[in-house]
Amino acid sequence: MPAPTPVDIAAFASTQLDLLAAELAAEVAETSSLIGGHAPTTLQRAGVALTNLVVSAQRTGLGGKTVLELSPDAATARGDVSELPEHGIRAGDIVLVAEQPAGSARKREVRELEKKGVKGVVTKVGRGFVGVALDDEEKEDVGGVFGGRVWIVKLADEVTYKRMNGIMTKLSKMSEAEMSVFIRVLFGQSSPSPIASNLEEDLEWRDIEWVDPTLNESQKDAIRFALASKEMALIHGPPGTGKTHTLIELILQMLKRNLRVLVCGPSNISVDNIVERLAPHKVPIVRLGHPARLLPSVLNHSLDVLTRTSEAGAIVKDVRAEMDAKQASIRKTRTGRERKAIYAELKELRKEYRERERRCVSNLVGSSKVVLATLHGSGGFQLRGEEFDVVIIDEASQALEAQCWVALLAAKKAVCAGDHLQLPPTIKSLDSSSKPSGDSKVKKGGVTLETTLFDRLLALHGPSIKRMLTTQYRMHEKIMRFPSDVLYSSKLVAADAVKDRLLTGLPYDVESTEDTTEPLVFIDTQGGYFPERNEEDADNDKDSKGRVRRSLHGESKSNAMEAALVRQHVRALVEAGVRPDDIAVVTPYNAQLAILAPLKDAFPGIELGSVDGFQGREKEAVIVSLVRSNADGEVGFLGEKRRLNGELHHTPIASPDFFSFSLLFAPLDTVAMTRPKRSLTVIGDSETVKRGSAFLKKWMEFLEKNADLRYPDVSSLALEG
Ligand SMILES: Nc1ncnc2c1ncn2[C@@H]1O[C@H](COP(=O)(O)OP(=O)(O)OP(=O)(O)O)[C@@H](O)[C@H]1O
Repeated sequence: MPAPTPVDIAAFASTQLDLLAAELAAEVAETSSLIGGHAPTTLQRAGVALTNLVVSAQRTGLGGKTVLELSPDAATARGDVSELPEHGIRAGDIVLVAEQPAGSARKREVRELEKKGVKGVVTKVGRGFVGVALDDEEKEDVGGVFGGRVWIVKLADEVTYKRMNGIMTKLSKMSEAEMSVFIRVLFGQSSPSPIASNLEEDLEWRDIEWVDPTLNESQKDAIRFALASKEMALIHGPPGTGKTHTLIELILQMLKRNLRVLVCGPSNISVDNIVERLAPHKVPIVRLGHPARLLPSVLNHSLDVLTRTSEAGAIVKDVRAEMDAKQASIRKTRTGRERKAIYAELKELRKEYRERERRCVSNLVGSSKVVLATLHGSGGFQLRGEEFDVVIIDEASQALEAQCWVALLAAKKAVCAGDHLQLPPTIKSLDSSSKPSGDSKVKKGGVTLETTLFDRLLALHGPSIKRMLTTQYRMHEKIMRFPSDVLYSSKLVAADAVKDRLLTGLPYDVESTEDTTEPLVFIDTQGGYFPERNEEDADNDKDSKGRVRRSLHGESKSNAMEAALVRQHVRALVEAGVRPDDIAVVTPYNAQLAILAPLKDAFPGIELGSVDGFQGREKEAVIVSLVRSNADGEVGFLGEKRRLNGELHHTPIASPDFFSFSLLFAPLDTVAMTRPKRSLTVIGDSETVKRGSAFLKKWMEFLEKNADLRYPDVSSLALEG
């Protein structure tokens, strides 16, 4: 392997700083234009706000924070008072809680709104309430917030950027002496230290005592490689190949070797997934992070909870009790003055609480061999000064590189696991220099924020720094074939246990029908009977003067006939006995999702989603509605990429070797294609979709040849309404 071309670290960091600034600006601008330009009710419909709420409870949350519980205001609620309307606010979102503006006050500056409200993190979302942990204690007693009607609206998350900026600045100023071999290797200034080429025959690595001896060869190989590598190792885990399974064994093996490990991922869910699977092994672990954002099953390992329940935590307890009593007494106050006095006392108590908590935290963290946190969280005060032998980054291909560095600087070696052919991180900043097409990402010296650490290291050092997991334990062989051939050089092998399992093999009664005994179905709607519809006309939001605003759905497309086909197919599956919660319907268009929404009432438990694959990773049966169909063969996929970038949760893959990926369907393909276990049904117009890209053409041709090909009976759809 030739020596890598060294990267100038200061230049790298400065490029990252520029790119991050552009990205933050784009995010703030997007949020501002959304909030400033639309009425609260429109924002609610778009899923980014909740209106007409009142504070139904207030208490001290973990970390000493004030948590408000917000519920629908009975005075204004239509229908069921106890339930919130459909919304897209999720635990972990940064929101503003503020007095609800009058209906007529439409044009608002976000900064102005922020002054009037309080920022917080959504802690919990129930059917009838949303919990928000307030960030800014100084402003707790904002006029109106506690008494009157409030609304919440999602904001840009600036905190994450600040931390990445801090780390990049630190990197840019690093002196030669401060740079470890590890850092040099990551920038190609040194080559990775050589290791034996045949580890399975090498004395040191041959006879590893596996905690799970059923690991397959590619998994064992990856673990040996990650253990033996001195500075870094990449583990490429395509969907369902047991990437997490492998990481768990790797962590346990590292513990056996007495190494101190920091385990990180870009999202809380990625980290919790590991905590949940590590916990049964009874190793002492600590999970950092806002308890509000952690899975309930993980809370026992959460630093905040340990701080309360461990012996060391006893010193924190009494202050907390006192704070709780004070919080409770706020509701009974009559005057603003009384309230103010209580807030002043609370502030003092909180200070005390934090101080004690800090002491306790450093004891707990300092004595832990395995610490888990999000990449962002690993930069928190709790880990200041802590050093680790290894940092393991899961889902590294979904993280911004700057974010990875938050964790990397705490370690001497890195193991990154991910799948660079899956969804890349979300990027919003567009390059203004490329206008009018304006659709390329902000780029500096050939780098965009989409270039992940995983990509960069592969390009820098070549495939010898990577091991790939090749046996997949999820998909029927027929469902796996296309993604394996086009994405993974045909290297995937379906495990015996899954390669021919069908819906009829589910652990409950499913009747044998043509739908339940066929893993891959393509319902081809070609012929022009199922035209798409442009939603812009249907979903315009008019301002007070009747001028048309930009629709929140953009120019989203829908296809009512296709939706009827989806319904028909779901019905057929459910009638055969498949449970709705084993079925997911996926489509790239929000407008199509809106049309499909009634399926939730008809088949409670069914999952409807855009291509954001995070709701649930795998499903027994997945139905994909491709929507696009027009008589004149107008495709416009490529022309739409900007709009779609806004509409989709994830931007397309830009990996250079990925020539054939359609910009529209990259996320849809990789997520939708690899989620189903026993049944994948694709519904679309092959004629139209084929014109989208070489990749889509290949996919359509594959389906025509290999799937159970069906042409819909138009007359039967009348019944579906
Ligand atoms: N060696 C193995 N033998 C049997 N089953 C395995 C093996 N490795 C993994 N599995 C199973 O495969 C499934 C997928 O594993 P895991 O969740 O670790 O995969 P993953 O690649 O992390 O998944 P994802 O695609 O969601 O990232 C699990 O049900 C796991 O139990």
